[in-house]
Amino acid sequence: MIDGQEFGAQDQRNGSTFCGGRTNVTYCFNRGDPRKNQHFGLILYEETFLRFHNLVAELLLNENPDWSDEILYQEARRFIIAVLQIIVYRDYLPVLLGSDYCESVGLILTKDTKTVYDPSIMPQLAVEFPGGCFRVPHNVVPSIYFFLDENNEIVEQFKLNEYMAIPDPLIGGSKLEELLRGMTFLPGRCPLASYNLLISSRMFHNWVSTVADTDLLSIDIQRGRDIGLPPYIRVREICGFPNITSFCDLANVLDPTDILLLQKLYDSVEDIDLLVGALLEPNVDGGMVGETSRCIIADGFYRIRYGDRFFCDVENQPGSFTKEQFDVLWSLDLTQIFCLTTNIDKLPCDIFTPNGLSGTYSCESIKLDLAALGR
Ligand code: HEM
Repeated sequence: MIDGQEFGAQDQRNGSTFCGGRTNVTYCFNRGDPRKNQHFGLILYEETFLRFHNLVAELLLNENPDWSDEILYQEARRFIIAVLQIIVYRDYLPVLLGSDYCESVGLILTKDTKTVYDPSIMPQLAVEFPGGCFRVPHNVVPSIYFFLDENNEIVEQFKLNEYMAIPDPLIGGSKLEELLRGMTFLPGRCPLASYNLLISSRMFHNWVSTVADTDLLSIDIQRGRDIGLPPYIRVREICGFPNITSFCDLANVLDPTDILLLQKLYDSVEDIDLLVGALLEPNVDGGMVGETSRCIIADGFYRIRYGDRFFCDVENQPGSFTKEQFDVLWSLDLTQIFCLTTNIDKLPCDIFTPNGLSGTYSCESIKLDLAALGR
């Protein structure tokens, strides 16, 4: 607890990977992932889901007083994973990839059509997913975090790059709630071919005195080379798009000005980095990425759904949820989870269209009932 509010475990100041190099930081969280303190958005999610886990564990214990700590932990974990899967497949992927497309490739998650486990599918990601195409959403990361009060007036703002690995401004008072309002009521950055200037040229500003500011776009392009990703035109081919053998062939795919620029920068069309080509593609209808990214991202999410016999709505497997239990999972969304874990009073109904157009959800009446999860 910090200031009467629930936060996760903190790290030893001098032993942590991410805040340890700083001298001007009071708080530094300890999590299972080294990126734990990287930026405000990540910390908000970590704290929210940590609180949600504890809330679910407490409610499950009420329903199942005989459960051991181990069972309680595993059951709460299973519940949280299932809710996360529902949020990602039902609410996020249609916004990222386009609803119609998700439907056409079997990615849409509906309550009544159950996922059928296919043991022949490897639940693994192609390297083009983390090493290339799922980095494309770095282009929607905004440069400023706005903090809003109850009237949605801006009370503070922080440049993302100056507060990387500095959780301090999120601790105490209603800071988490203020950040949450800023991240949900204000529009995000439009998906463009570029990243915002602060992470593409001054990331981790003043982090460690011996390290200069870094450039996420260059790192992402270089990472693709480090791990030997196939070039952009080869990945398009793998996705089933027509072969490209010259810069002229790109005319049906990219903007002519960009093709000219690519021609100046790359000796051969075969050299174009996956991320560069993927970022330059126009966004697909109803989605936020181009067609090559959509193909690779869909492949990854398809595999980890249909190749997983424990996916949230798969039936007739050990541990499958009953209909009543699944109804509880389905009734939850990210808005409600934020309501349950913070002191926020209202949020956009659809948190993945962060522009207030989806209407406002009042957190007042929200209550989590896990009676169906009793044994
Ligand atoms: C403030 C927001 C964000 C910041 C500052 C950020 C920063 C970073 C950094 C520094 C890396 C490591 C790069 C490397 O060394 O290779 C990374 C990796 C990555 N990021 Fe982000 N990121 C943000 C948001 C996002 C979002 C919204 C997505 C996708 C929806 C995303 C997807 C990825 C992926 C897929 C990787 C590679 C992970 C891996 O290979 O293990 N990031 N990000």
